[in-house]
Amino acid sequence: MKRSASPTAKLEGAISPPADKSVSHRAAILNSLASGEAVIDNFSVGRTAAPLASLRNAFLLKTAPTGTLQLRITSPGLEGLTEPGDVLNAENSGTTMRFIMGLLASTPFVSVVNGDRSLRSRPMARIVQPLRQMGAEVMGRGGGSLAPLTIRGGDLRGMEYDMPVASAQVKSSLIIASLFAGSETVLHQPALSRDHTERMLQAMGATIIEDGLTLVVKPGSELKPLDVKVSGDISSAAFWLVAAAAHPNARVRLTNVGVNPSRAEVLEILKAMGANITLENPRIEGGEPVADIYVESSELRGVEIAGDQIPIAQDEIPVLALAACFAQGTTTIRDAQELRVKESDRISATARELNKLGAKITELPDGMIIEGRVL
Ligand SMILES: O=C(O)C1=C[C@@H](OP(=O)(O)O)[C@@H](O)[C@H](O)C1
Ligand SMILES: C=C(OP(=O)(O)O)C(=O)O
Repeated sequence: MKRSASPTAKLEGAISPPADKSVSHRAAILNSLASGEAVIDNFSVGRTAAPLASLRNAFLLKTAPTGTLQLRITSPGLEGLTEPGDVLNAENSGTTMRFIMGLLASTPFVSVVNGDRSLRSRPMARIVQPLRQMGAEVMGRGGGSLAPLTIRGGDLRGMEYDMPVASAQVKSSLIIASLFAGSETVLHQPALSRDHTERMLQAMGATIIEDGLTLVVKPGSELKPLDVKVSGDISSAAFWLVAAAAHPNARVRLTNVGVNPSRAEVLEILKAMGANITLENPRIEGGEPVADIYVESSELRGVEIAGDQIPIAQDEIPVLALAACFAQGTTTIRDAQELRVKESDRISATARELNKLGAKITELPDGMIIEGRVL
């Protein structure tokens, strides 16, 4: 049956978006590297953060949900982890698989990491090749480029490495491995990607020196468990930002949202599109910038989104494409080919599904051209 939706006359209120998935991943995995106990408040219950909890049985981690969204994590530290008795299942989560591989690269035992059909088709050479260069033994389908992956870690050596892709998952995997290597590692990033890992590890006592796009990881510092209060997810907030900006009669406040600039480029892009967005009550919580975001009805115009903006806005590109449908003029998105190797091909899925609703989006190999004011 065909149904039509009619727009609400007014969009008004305050919303606290769900917990940040990226920060939740880091809070669980990075705390498993340190010996002791940490409490994570407002842990993400989203599908891609879920495998972290199921991985606990594989190691000696004890994770106890002490409240609906609170997790107490007790770890023996990296040295205390033992060989898993079964295949580790990262399910649908690229972040889990890539982070866990970085961790396992320093363990002396054999582990097998698998995932669902989507994850088994995603590129893993980007972590396998540099982890091998550091001394880990890794095998997988397609010459080690596809999961399931088998890894025997060991005595890693530091390296100097030019990252071919600006990926926070790859960067984090290599940083984790570098913490336990015999010498320092220098990572050159092609562009900035989200830096939650660097911030959290520094707060735990790790030595990571940032010089522009170069990161120097010095192994040997003692890591201390860190209690983390996870802020709201800017990726979830983005849907309300776009809804309010595109609505003719809207006033919405999003409370307690992570606005780390290496993650929140969506705010800058929406502002450049003409969105009336104000950051209120900016603060730093656990090393991460957090704010309330006020947004109201706006006259949106088309923009060009490309280059260094993409890695720091890539999870929000689909909803930015929707915003562009309500904007005056054309929006062009380029340099976004990485979106095709996410949990889904986000370029074709966005163009296909929005076009079904009447949008005019032309797919490009690395982006989209979106005609405004057609919906
Ligand atoms: O590190 C992370 O938590 C993530 C990094 C991003 O991927 P990249 O590795 O391509 O930066 C992002 O798309 C993903 O949803 C989560
Ligand atoms: C969305 C992603 O992260 P994850 O698979 O961990 O959810 C991604 O890697 O595209």
